[in-house]
Amino acid sequence: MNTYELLSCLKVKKVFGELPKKIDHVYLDSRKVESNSMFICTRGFTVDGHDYAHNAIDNGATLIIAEKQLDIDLSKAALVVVKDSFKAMAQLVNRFYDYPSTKLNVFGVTGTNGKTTVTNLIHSILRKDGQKSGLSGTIGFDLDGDQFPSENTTCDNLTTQAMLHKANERDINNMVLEVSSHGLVQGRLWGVDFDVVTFTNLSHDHLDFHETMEHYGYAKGLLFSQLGENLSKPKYLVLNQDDEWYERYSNMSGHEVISYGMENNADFKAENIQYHQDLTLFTLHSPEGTYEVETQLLGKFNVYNILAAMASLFANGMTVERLVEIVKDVAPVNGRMEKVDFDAPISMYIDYAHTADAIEKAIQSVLPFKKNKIIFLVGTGGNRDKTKRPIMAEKASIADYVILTTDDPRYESYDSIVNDLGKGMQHSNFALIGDREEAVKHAIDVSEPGDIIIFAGKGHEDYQIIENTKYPHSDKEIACKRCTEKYSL
Ligand SMILES: CC(=O)N[C@H]1[C@@H](OP(=O)(O)OP(=O)(O)OC[C@H]2O[C@@H](n3ccc(=O)[nH]c3=O)[C@H](O)[C@@H]2O)O[C@H](CO)[C@@H](O)[C@@H]1O[C@H](C)C(=O)N[C@@H](C)C(=O)N[C@H](CCC(=O)O)C(=O)O
Ligand SMILES: Nc1ncnc2c1ncn2[C@@H]1O[C@H](COP(=O)(O)OP(=O)(O)OP(=O)(O)O)[C@@H](O)[C@H]1O
Repeated sequence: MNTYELLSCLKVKKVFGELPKKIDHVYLDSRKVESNSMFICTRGFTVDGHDYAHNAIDNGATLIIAEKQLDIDLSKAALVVVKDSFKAMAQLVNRFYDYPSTKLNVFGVTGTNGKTTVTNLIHSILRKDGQKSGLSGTIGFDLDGDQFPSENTTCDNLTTQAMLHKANERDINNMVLEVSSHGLVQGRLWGVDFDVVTFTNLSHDHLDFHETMEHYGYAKGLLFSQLGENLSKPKYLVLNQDDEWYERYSNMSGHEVISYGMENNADFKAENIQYHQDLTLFTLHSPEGTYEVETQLLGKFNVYNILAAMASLFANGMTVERLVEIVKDVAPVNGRMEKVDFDAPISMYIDYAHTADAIEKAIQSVLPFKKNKIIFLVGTGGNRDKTKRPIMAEKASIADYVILTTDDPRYESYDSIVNDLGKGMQHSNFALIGDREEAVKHAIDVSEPGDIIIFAGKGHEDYQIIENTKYPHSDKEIACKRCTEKYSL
C-alpha cells in the first residue's frame, strides 16, 4: 500500500527520514518482520516493543511507528512518532486492510461466562443455515471450517483486522467474535464495526486485572458503546434481562435492545424447562410467537446461551421458526458440560467452569437427574486472581464430594493454590490434591455406580501449564483409563 495514503489517516505525527513509497506488511512482533514491512512499537506488560525496533529493521522493516524518537539508522527505515501507538495501530491497520469489518456482519459476544458457547452457537447455526461464517475466540479462529490457532480469546488489533480481511477475501459474510474484558480495555477491537453485540452475564472474575467489579463491568460496557450513534444503519444490543447490569448496558447506546431471559418479560423468554441426561426442552416466547425448543445442550445456563444466540441471529434477520429448526441439531461445544461417551456405571462430564458462578451452574445442571453422589473436581490457576478461590469452593460445596486441585499452577506451589480453595468449603467431604492427574484418578477411585462426576476447569484444553511449560494433560483420557481398571470394562 502507498505509504503517504496509509499515513494520511493520522493528523498529528512527526516524520523522520525518507518514507518508503509502499508497505507490503504490518507487524507488531520484530521476530516476524520481513522486507518492506511497517513495524509498530507498543508498550507491553512484559517488555517495551520500542526496544525491538533495531531487530525489526535488521529483519527488513522500512517504516517504524513509535511513541518517541528512537536512535535508529534512518537510511534503512523511516520513523513516524505518534502520541499513542495502540490508537495509531487501530487507524493504520484498518486502513491497510481497507476497513474489513464494514464489509461483513460482525457479531460480538461478551460476559463472564458463556462467551465461547454463544459464539460457537451463532457460528454453527449460521453454517447450518447455509451461510458462510468465521469465528474468533478461546478455541482459536475458524474461517468457515478452516482452523487457525490464536494467542488470545480476543486477539490484538492487527491479528483481528488481518483475520477479518482474510474473511473478506473468502467471501465470508459473517464474523463472530468472542470479546474479553482484557481485549476491550487494551483497545484490541478499536475500529471493529460491530452489527450485533451480545451480553451473557457478569460475575466475579479477573479482579487481579480489573480490581473492582465496577471497573470490570465498565470494561465489558465498552463493547456496547462501540456500536456508535449512527442510527442510519440498524445495529442491535442483545442483553440478558435477568442480569443486574441490564439497565446500565441498555443505556450505553441509542441502538435497539433485544432482551432475553427467564425471570422477566424478555423478548426471548424460556419457560417450562425440562432437563434430561442428554437433552433439554423448553417453551420459547418470542416476537414471532411461541415455539417448543429442543437442544442437545444441558443445563439452565445453556438455555440462557441458546436464547442469547437465537436473539442475536433474529436481530440479524433469521426467522425464529428457522432458528428453532436448526437449534435441535447443534452439538454441544467441546468441553462445556460435554457428556463423556463411555460405557461405565457412572456418568462423567467435562466442563470449563472456572468461576464461582459457572461452578454453581454446572452442578445445578446435573441435579435434576442425580441418582447417587455428585463428585465435583475443580482446580484454579496459579499466579492469577486469588480472591475468587474460596468463593469457587463455596459454590462447589453443593456437590456431595469435592476434589480441589490445580488448573495451570504456573509458578505457584500446589499447596498454596489448594489451601486457598479449601478455605471456602462448606462441608468436610472434600480432598485437596494438587497434582491434577492424581486428583482425576482419585475421583474415579471414590466413585460408585450411579454417581455423576464433573471434571471442571480444563474443558477443551489438552495441557497443564507448570512454570512456563505446557505439559500434555487430558482429564477425559485419565478418567476413562482409570474407569476401565476400576470397573473392569
Ligand atoms: C497481560 C496481557 O494482556 N498481555 C497481552 C500483551 O502482552 P504483553 O504486553 O506482555 O507483550 P510483551 O511481551 O510485553 O511485548 C510487547 C510488544 O513487544 C513486541 N516484541 C516482544 C519481543 C520481541 O522480541 N519483539 C517484539 O517486537 C511484542 O510483539 C509486543 O508487541 O499483548 C499481547 C499481544 O496482544 C497478548 O497476547 C498478551 O496476552 C497474554 C498472552 C495473556 O495471557 N493475556 C490474558 C490476560 C488475556 O488477555 N486474556 C483474555 C481472556 C480472558 C478470559 O476471559 O478468560 C484474552 O482475550 O485472551
Ligand atoms: N450462561 C452461562 N452462565 C453461567 N455459567 C455458564 C454459562 N455458560 C457457560 N457457563 C459455564 O462456564 C463455563 C465456560 O463456558 P464458556 O467457555 O462458554 O464461557 P467463556 O465466557 O467463554 O469463558 P472464558 O472467558 O473463560 O473462555 C462452562 O463450562 C460452564 O460451566
